[in-house]
Amino acid sequence: MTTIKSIACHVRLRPPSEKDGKIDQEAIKIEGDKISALNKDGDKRYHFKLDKCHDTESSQQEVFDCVKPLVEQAYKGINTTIFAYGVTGAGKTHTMQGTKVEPGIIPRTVEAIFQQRSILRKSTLNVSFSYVEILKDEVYDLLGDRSMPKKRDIRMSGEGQNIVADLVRQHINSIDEFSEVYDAAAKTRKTASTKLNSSSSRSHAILTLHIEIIDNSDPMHSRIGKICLTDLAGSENNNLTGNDKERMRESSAINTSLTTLGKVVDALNLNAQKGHTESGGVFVPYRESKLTRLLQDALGGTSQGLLICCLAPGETFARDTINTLQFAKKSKAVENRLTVPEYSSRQASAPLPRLSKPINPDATFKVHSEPLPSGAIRSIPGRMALATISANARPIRSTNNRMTRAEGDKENALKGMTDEQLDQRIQKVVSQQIAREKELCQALLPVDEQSPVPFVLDKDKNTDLMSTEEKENRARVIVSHARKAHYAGDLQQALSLYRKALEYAPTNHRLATRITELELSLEGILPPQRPYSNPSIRESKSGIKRSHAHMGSLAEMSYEESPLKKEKLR
Ligand SMILES: Nc1ncnc2c1ncn2[C@@H]1O[C@H](COP(=O)(O)OP(=O)(O)OP(=O)(O)O)[C@@H](O)[C@H]1O
Repeated sequence: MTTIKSIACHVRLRPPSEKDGKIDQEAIKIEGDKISALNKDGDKRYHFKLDKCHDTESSQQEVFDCVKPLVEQAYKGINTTIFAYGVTGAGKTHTMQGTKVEPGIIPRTVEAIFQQRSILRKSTLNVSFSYVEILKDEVYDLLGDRSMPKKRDIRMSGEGQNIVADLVRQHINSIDEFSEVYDAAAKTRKTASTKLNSSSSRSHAILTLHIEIIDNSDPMHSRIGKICLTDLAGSENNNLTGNDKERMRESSAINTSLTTLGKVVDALNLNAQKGHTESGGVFVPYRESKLTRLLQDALGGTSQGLLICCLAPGETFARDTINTLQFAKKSKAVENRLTVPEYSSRQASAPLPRLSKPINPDATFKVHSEPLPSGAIRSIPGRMALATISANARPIRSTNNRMTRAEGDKENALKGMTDEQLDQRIQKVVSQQIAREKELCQALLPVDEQSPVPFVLDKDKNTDLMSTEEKENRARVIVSHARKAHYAGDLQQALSLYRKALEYAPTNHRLATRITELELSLEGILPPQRPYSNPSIRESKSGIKRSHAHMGSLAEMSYEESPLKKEKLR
């Protein structure tokens, strides 16, 4: 079942502090779910209506009470993403993480899950979590090595979700177990002092709670609910913070990712206004930053989203307050398609690792990197047992993303191949797919091979109903037409076809780069881009000529450096 639901937007105004500049008690007014703010000059008032407005008196418990109903959707298998947004020092970390005395949304959510677990009769909850930070557009695993967090890649899962690869996931059995791991991991978040905030967190932090809900009447069936709790880094003005070069580099990365977040919300808004679905409307630039890739499900995806906008009072932040509220207003119009998954069969798998002994807070985290025998969970004496989803370790897969025995055999067979054998194998598979797609195409699309741009976009095609293979084939066909248009000099047509192809192959980095290059060409920023070579003849890495390019090759997008990259390397 699918329900359309807008992102919920809450706002929280923190109490004044001495860094806030002149305080005008009338500058920000809250009445019920309405909030208004005066501009810096005090001559214009902006009005907003949101889902919930918390004033300076609001307690952590009151804020959580408004969040709790959304969190509870996870027990039904509905994914929830809560993200705190606002200028640096506005109270995001206080709201999400809080302190020991005043715990925030994260510890309260975990506590609520364990309370719920203790009263459940019809189902059983297994709880685990992962924790990452995005620093200068790189993703780091906060549950990995504490002194040197591991950089991780983002990949597309079998269900078309952006996921962080090889991520450590920790099983927890109580709020105390959670606190031990979380407190230590939170310390690894890179923090730096600025004039504005002496403990300013300079990275986005995303904590994901995974809840497996097992039906007690049928323990072989379960569903997975995810709660993604995000503490965004604050945007900041370098004139105010007096940053050094490194700080400015961090600020620039933070501001860029937040700008992309704004662009994504703008594009989704535009599509919603025009009644377009994502595939038929304007291009949504999720891929421009790691942050928006990881938040994609909450922004126009299948997760329910809650944005908590944090505001700081005082003249210093007057402009930021209005900008933050504008962001809340436009985010509120973004619609997500929530899906309630069915119970699906559970894999009889080994349990996720548990904490073996109380953690020594000064000890560094250790991650299993050696191969683990199937089902074995090792613990390191005096430390925690952790698991990684890596090529070596036993993979932890969701019930919907399990590796079958046949897939496992296939993966093992591929591991033993040389590069040349792999290349031949890929060619064979690609040729087979192309042949199948060609047949499909001839049946569905009357393609005139002589015409440079004969392709007609089939707007009604629902990608949700297509298999990964079908999507790849479809993307390949569209790329072939895009290349023809490109070669013929019709950049606008080529761009729209490349964009169309990207909808079917959203992880193809080269394709995304090509789109950006073409966009920049059309804006006159880059010189006109040519396709990499004549689309009728392609040469592989191993020197084998391929003549299938008339059908387009997605693989080609990863074989050659783009002109933009070559330009940069020069
Ligand atoms: N609602 C609140 N009540 C009391 N104190 C608060 C509140 N919100 C924030 N503070 C205090 O304000 C200061 C800044 O808050 P916090 O660190 O949460 O800001 P932030 O938005 O996370 O900043 P950054 O983007 O730099 O991480 C902290 O000292 C925090 O304890």
